Amino acid sequence: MDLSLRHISHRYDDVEVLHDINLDIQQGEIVCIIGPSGCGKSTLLRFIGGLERPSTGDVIQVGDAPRDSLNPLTYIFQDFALLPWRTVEGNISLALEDHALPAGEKEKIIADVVERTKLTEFRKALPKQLSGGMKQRVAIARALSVRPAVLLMDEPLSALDSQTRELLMDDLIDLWSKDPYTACYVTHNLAEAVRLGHKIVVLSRRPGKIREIVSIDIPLADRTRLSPELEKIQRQLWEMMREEALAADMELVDA
Ligand SMILES: Nc1ncnc2c1ncn2[C@@H]1O[C@H](COP(=O)(O)OP(=O)(O)OP(=O)(O)O)[C@@H](O)[C@H]1O
Repeated sequence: MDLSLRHISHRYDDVEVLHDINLDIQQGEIVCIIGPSGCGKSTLLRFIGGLERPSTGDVIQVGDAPRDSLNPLTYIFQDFALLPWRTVEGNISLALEDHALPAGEKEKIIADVVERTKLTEFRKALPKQLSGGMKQRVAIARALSVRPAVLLMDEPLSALDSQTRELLMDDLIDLWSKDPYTACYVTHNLAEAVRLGHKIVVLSRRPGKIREIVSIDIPLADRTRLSPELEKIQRQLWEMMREEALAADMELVDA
């Protein structure tokens, strides 16, 4: 299933937040959305996930979600959103409880996703026993368990320290390499965008408009942290955003 965003504009009262966003998200690609604070990245993601509707424009689903998808549009948030009294497998099973699954299917799905996210040994652990990185792995496993057509990730790594972020990026790349998923990934972090994005959508400051879409055709598995090519793209992105990021920062200070 692809997604097609057509002429999305939005106002909150008299403030125009997004202006005429047109974007295609194709099956199997990771699309990163970057832009200065307050430019409407999370708002756009909420429209894509159907949590809110834009003032004008549409998010069109092109083609069908996979037949076995239990939740075609699935979020992963920055704060992990785990229930503290449930174990790792209990948190994952939460996403499956509203679905009538054949006998044994839930167990099979959980075994598969904990294995893919390297959590097999931690199935019985409680969130308080886990590091931030492990908690986010649980959130990723939970999201994968419903076999989403598109993963919607809102700053999924920004609560983590830089080393853990690197490890989780490796995991996201590894998961994609084994079974390519489709994702829309909102981030402030340009290094994450160039490591993970097949396409990077640069939004301008309020109202958020698409300033540029940068495609990177280096295979994800070949993108190393210190690659000069990625560093160059990252610098170009920063040049594009620098003044607007500064202006957004000043606006927050003045508020
Ligand atoms: N429910 C709402 N009601 C009114 N204004 C809102 C609402 N949600 C967001 N906004 C405003 O819309 C603008 C865009 O917000 P949004 O959170 O989408 O931006 P963002 O680019 O994700 O920001 P950040 O990078 O700081 O997370 C901001 O000015 C915000 O204050």
